[in-house]
Formats: sequence, structure tokens, C-alpha cells
Amino acid sequence: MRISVSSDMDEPVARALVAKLRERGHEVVTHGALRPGDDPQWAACSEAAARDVAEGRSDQAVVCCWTGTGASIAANKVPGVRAALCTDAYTADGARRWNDANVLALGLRLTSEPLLAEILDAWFAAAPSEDAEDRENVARVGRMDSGRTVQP
Ligand SMILES: O=C(CO)[C@H](O)[C@H](O)COP(=O)(O)O
Repeated sequence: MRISVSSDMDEPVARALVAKLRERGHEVVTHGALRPGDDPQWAACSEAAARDVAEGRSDQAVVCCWTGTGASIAANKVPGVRAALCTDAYTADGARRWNDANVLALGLRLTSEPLLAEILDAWFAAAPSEDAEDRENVARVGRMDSGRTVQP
């Protein structure tokens, strides 16, 4: 897959993220502090990575900031993006399985390299669930994307 990665900080774990994605065979597009001369501000680089997904230039994105919160909020402002801030493998699995998340948000502060590996394993192993009991989750995602989460 082609994956956009943004980070507002040039931290070792952000570099490890890019390396791990390449090891998995993905093509990586960098934004923010990971790309010399780019705007490293978290809202700007997260939005740029999210727009890559929304506008079809990338299949998925991983957006990072110190807490992960700003990056996830900025990415979720882009229509068509479902960004999930994941702190562990279970959450990453659920984000793909039940939310059809297309952007993974990570906090640089708490994501160690071993935890990063677990999160990526879970994220890429999972797919949106097609189980009958999960169909309502798929419907919820569709309603969110069309702006009609609350039914009249
Ligand atoms: O976690 C973050 C936003 O959610 C940022 O990484 C943190 O606020 C630092 O940003 P800056 O150095 O621009 O103040």
C-alpha cells in the first residue's frame, strides 16, 4: 500500500515507524518534520497526510504528534477520513474491524518501538468486519460518512 506518514517531531519512534512500514513493503510518503523543508506544525502536517487519503493519493495514513490527540483531531476534520488514536494493539484491531478506520493516529510520547510493532501488526492484520453481528457497525460508519449519524 501507499501510506502517508506525518509527524510534528523528528523523534526516533517516528523514524522507526517509517522504517517498519517500508520493511513491510509499503511505499511511504512523509509530511511534517519527517520531510525536510515541510511545515512541521501538527495540524498542518496531519491534515496533509489525511488529505492524501481522502483525495486518493494514499491508501492509508499514520499521523503522529506528541500526544496523538491533535494529530487525530486534525485528520478527522478531513471529510472521508476516519482517524483512530490507538494506544495498543487491541484498539488498533478494533479501529480497523469496527470503525473501518483509514488513518492511524499515534502519540509519540507513549508509543515505544515494541508497542509500535504490536500496533502495526494488529492494524494491518485486521479488516472491516463482515460478520453478521457486526453489520450494524458498517452501517454506522456509512451514516457517519454521510453526516447522518443521528437518525431522525
Ligand atoms: O501533542 C501535540 C499536539 O496534540 C504536539 O506534539 C505538542 O503540543 C507539541 O507541539 P508544539 O511543539 O508545536 O507546541
